[in-house]
Amino acid sequence: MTKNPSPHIWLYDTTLRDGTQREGLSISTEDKLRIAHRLDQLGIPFIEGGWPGANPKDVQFFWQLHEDPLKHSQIVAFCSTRRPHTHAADEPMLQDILAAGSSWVTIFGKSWDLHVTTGLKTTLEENLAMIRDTIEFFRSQGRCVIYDAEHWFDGYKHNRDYALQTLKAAMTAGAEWLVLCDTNGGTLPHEVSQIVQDVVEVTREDLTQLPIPQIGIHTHNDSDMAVANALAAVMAGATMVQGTINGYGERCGNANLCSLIPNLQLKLGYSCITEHQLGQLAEASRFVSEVVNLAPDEHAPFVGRSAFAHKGGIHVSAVERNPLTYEHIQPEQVGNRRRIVISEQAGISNVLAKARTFGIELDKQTPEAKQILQRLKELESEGYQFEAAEASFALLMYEALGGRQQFFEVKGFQVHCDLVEGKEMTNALATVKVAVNGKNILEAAEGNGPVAALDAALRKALVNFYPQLATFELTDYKVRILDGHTGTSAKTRALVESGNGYQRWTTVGVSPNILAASYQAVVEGLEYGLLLHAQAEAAVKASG
Ligand SMILES: CC(=O)SCCNC(=O)CCNC(=O)[C@H](O)C(C)(C)COP(=O)(O)OP(=O)(O)OC[C@H]1O[C@@H](n2cnc3c(N)ncnc32)[C@H](O)[C@@H]1OP(=O)(O)O
Ligand SMILES: CC(=O)C(=O)O
Repeated sequence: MTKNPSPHIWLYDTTLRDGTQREGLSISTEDKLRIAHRLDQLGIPFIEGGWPGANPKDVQFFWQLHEDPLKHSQIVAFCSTRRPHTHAADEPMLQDILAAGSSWVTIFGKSWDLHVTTGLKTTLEENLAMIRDTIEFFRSQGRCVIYDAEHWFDGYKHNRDYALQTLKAAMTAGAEWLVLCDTNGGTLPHEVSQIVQDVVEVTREDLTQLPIPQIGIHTHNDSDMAVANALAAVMAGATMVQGTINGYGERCGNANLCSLIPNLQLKLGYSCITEHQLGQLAEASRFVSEVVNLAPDEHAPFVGRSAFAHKGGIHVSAVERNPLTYEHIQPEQVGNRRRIVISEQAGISNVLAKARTFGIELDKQTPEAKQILQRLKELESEGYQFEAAEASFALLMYEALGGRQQFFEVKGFQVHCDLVEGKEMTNALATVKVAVNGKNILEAAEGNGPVAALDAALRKALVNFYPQLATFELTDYKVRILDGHTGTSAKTRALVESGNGYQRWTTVGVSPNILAASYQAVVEGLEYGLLLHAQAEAAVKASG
């Protein structure tokens, strides 16, 4: 027996238009092109590229896309209806859209009588004519039209009859899609369900219109309902969803496609993109956040780094037996991965699972495993945090197992800072004393701050013994004051990220003295880097 194909939902991405209406987000034409091509690979059928004519970048974007066209997606130009009491054919704004050369255009028009009389300052009749003329104009120029009914839900609630007349105007003028917009984001899912059902019925009743336009949904997140509202609309009969990658958009954002797509596909059984493309979703989300230069939301459902991170000991113990116990889908389905977090909330299962990621097979019953868990909890209660400092946790494990290699011994350090009046920079001079193979070394180095000077002095002292240190770098440094109410006697936690050009690792130090905390983290950072190098050399030797 053949299986019925899943009903299809058309995805429409507006990251490059509504997404760029987010405060703090601005991208170059080149970046818009990079995102468009990434969305094309992801299998999004409609990509709204911007409003050609509204700004030079959007004009350029459409032109450059002719040179480097998308492989599968339709690029869509966005624009409003003509202005009141003008002719569509004479409107320079609409000519700019034609000049952009896309086969598809999205026209937004007013559904809410309040906007017609207050925003446009025109009559209800003239607004209907604006919708009709604009769409007919684009249809006469051979373009396919998506009609975005702005403020649809508010308009419907205030004056259903007039709102339906605006849709009818778009429909008779030849729009292929009628997209119902919750522009102010204030509608709740039960209202969306009822209203979309009504629209679906009304549009199907009008049999003079062949083919009947399909219904789409465009939601904003002002009530934190954008995704739920889009799903409610689909379940009520909408067949297109508009949204943005990572939910970027005006005010609180748009429906987040990174949540919508997996919900539609994995939970509701609709087809949107291929399984392979769905498996690239997390990467696409990170790519877009990288390009728009906004930190990725680590806790974003489905695609965030923490979406499948397990911290509580009870959770990890169960997930290790069967991931279904604490995961709603398999992380790989959306290109994410499971992570086990190590902290004071851990149980022995977290320790065993984390040890395995470092290639260490621990037995739950051994005193060493219990000792590692106990030490972890003691140190976390003193202010250490190993969640983000897994290299320090690895060193703690090697120590408990008696296998922590001592590359060097720290004997002490001194730091001298000069604050030159009138100059912003502080010069720092650090002196360190270390011993390698029983030999004491005293070295000094300067830096533009005490931590940089300490790091430089340590490497200088050690590089003759370990030339690989020349490739190490300190890539990030963060300080947090713990129990701040105790003022200058508060404890400090320092996190240091180090790298060797192809790997990065993070270490932690805690002390009432900020320099001692930083020094501890820097020393462990160098030690862990040396350990990685030694392990890599041993692996090469072992492979012959
Ligand atoms: C719901 C949405 O997100 S719609 C998209 C919103 N996006 C943007 O606004 C970003 C791009 N916008 C722009 O670059 C500019 O606002 C432009 C180029 C479109 C217009 O700029 P200006 O001519 O300087 O006008 P301004 O921005 O002050 O006002 C908007 C005008 O559009 C009119 N307008 C608003 N909606 C519509 C519509 N659906 N149909 C026709 N005209 C409309 C307003 O009445 C107003 O005209 P008026 O000043 O003659 O009364
Ligand atoms: C068209 C659009 O972006 C809105 O109504 O929100």
